[in-house]
Amino acid sequence: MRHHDLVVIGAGSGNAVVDDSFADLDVAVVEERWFGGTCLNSGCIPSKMLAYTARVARTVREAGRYDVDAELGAVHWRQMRDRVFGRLDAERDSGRRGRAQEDSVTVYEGRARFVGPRSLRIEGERGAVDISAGQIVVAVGGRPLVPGPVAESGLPYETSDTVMRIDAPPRRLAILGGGYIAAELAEVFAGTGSHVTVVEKEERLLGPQDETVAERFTELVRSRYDLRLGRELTAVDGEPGALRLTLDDGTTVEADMLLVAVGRVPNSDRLNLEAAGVATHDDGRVVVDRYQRTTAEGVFALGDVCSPVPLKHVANREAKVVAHNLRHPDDLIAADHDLVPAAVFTEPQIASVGATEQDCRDRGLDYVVGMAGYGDVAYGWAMEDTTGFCKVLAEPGSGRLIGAHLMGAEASTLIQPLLLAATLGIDATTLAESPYWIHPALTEVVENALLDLDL
Ligand SMILES: Cc1cc2nc3c(=O)[nH]c(=O)nc-3n(C[C@H](O)[C@H](O)[C@H](O)COP(=O)(O)OP(=O)(O)OC[C@H]3O[C@@H](n4cnc5c(N)ncnc54)[C@H](O)[C@@H]3O)c2cc1C
Ligand SMILES: NC(=O)c1ccc[n+]([C@@H]2O[C@H](COP(=O)([O-])OP(=O)(O)OC[C@H]3O[C@@H](n4cnc5c(N)ncnc54)[C@H](O)[C@@H]3O)[C@@H](O)[C@H]2O)c1
Repeated sequence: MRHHDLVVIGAGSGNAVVDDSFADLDVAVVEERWFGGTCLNSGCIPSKMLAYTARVARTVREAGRYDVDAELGAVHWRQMRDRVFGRLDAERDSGRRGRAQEDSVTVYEGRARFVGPRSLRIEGERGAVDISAGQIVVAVGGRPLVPGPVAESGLPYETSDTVMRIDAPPRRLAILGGGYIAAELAEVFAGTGSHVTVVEKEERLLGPQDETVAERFTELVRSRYDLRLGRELTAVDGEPGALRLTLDDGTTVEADMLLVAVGRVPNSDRLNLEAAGVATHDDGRVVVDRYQRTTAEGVFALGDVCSPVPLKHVANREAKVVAHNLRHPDDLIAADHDLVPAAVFTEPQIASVGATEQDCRDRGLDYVVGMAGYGDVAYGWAMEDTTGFCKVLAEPGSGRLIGAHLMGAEASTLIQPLLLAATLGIDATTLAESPYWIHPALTEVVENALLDLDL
């Protein structure tokens, strides 16, 4: 059995662990499907590249608001898809080639599972191979959850793993779930002309967002999509290309294609973790301490397989923590999940950090709210914006920022000063009054929300 100093299972964020500082070690990277993982191949990056095209198309459609006479001819799905994946597949292949060419790294293509403490069997197209390791990093990510009525129907369905690579957009797309993926991909497919129906079991889309954001976003897209809120799917029937979804109130949805987007599950169940002594939470996430160590000696984990916040910037941060801790067992650093920002790349964008207003109420926190509209600042006038807003939550007296939530153009960028202040302990008054805020930039909406706080 070949022995390596270090084995990384999963070449998504796990691949980033192995930098030049490991060149003196015998390292192996095991990947069963695609280098670059979810983010590069079926997640963050392709969805944003497609969403950007949808945004360009929307700009043309809405050009009349700015007295510009423009007409949208067509969105060429196939060209767009090939442009996006032509670039990303090349990145994936060059990432894989680069790794395989490194003298100190062995790349195994296949699915790994534990056969004992720090011992693995890798099964791939060329058969099975057993290896052992001094240290192991589990970075196997997660996969889309597929609910019973869909799986049991035997009828075709898409997930985020497949839907962005299809040959042609459907005329009628039904999306099960109203979270991140549904919100972003509804925009993409509606932008290409699909009629989109969203079936969500809660009463609002993007339910975990701050209540003002979730409410206003749901109202905003009500005219774009057929929303079936507070509804669960009970059955799928019909035939491929002509599906009928039956909901729990007896109503039906006719669709050519079904996209399932009801959350993701960690891939821990495929690793035979009992053999390694690696414990999991009830939801399948691998148990890690603040140093990303699992319950088994010499085994670390990072990313969606263990993280409380399954986002790429979190997986990247955890990869840095693991890389350090593998090399410095006597000087461990901790991963910090306190103030993790997130953005939804819809039209309009949504961005958030820290507590929501409903969190503050539930936790009995003393808080004040500052609100400002894009329509109240000069750049918002230029944009003819009537819906965008910034909402900040702060502790009365101290002005400590507890949470910030934006919905509107470039929200994913505008959140950054608020995130910096919250992370670095800069209070709301200092943030509003110390730095200059460029006039008439959109950042004035953040300044105004801070000034609106009654501290
Ligand atoms: C549609 C979509 C859009 C997203 N958009 C964003 C976004 O805009 N911003 C953001 O922050 N996050 C986004 N995310 C989440 C983000 O993609 C994930 O948080 C991130 O990619 C997780 O990285 P990871 O390394 O933990 O897992 P992955 O990237 O999934 O990597 C795990 C790798 O392990 C491999 N693997 C699994 N099991 C085995 C095994 N047994 N043996 C060998 N290899 C194995 C897999 O093939 C995969 O390559 C999005 C996700 C989706 C699905
Ligand atoms: N911009 C981003 O950062 C981004 C984009 C896409 C995905 N992601 C990541 O991927 C993860 C998965 O995304 P997602 O959209 O699949 O999950 P999600 O958790 O964001 O949303 C799932 C939604 O499906 C609903 N739901 C669950 N079961 C249902 C059922 N049976 N019928 C109807 N509705 C049901 C839930 O109430 C929820 O609103 C996200 O949690 C996020 O971590 C991030």
